[in-house]
Amino acid sequence: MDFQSHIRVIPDFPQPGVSFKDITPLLKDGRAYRAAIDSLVSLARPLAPEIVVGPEARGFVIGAPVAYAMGLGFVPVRKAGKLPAETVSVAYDLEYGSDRLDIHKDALRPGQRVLVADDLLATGGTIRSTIRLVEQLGAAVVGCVFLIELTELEGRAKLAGYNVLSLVQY
Ligand SMILES: O=P(O)(O)OC[C@H]1O[C@H](OP(=O)(O)OP(=O)(O)O)[C@H](O)[C@@H]1O
Ligand SMILES: Nc1ncnc2[nH]cnc12
Repeated sequence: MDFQSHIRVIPDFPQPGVSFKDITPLLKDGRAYRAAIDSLVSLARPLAPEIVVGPEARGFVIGAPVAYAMGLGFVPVRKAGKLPAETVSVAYDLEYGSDRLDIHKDALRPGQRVLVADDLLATGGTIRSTIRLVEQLGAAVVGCVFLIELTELEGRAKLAGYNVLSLVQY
């Protein structure tokens, strides 16, 4: 499957200089969406994860179906103030902007094998912060899977020491 042909590139969105990779054409195509999830599951299976963690919002669209397909649970990492129970938090930077991410304190068990999933790796700020949250709870990140990796932004360097797997590279 040629996933790149289902990804729309929008220059200067949401701000000048950013080349936005829009996955909505892939998501609305049932065959392409299923093939992408199946491919990510194939990448993730050898890592033997016990649970999947994904950051809001596009991480849900990728992480939840990966978890479902593997028969695993899914844990949301959410933007500031959205989770109702007790949380731990971390501040983070983005290719555009910055914010705070939260996870429920009881979301993961110490030592639990966690797969982190998101649509796109850019600077790596979001996933570095997601990993911090997972590790604050004592769980272990066995790998990170992405539909898209923007290699020029060197997010992979920020994730040195972790298994980083992506389907499409720009
Ligand atoms: O590697 P980074 O530089 O951190 O960038 C990648 C993150 O940016 C996007 O999310 P965004 O924060 O735009 O939120 P959204 O999923 O709610 O659109 C994308 O879905 C990744 O999570
Ligand atoms: N260039 C980009 N395209 C889509 N989502 C992004 N998130 C961060 N950078 C992005």
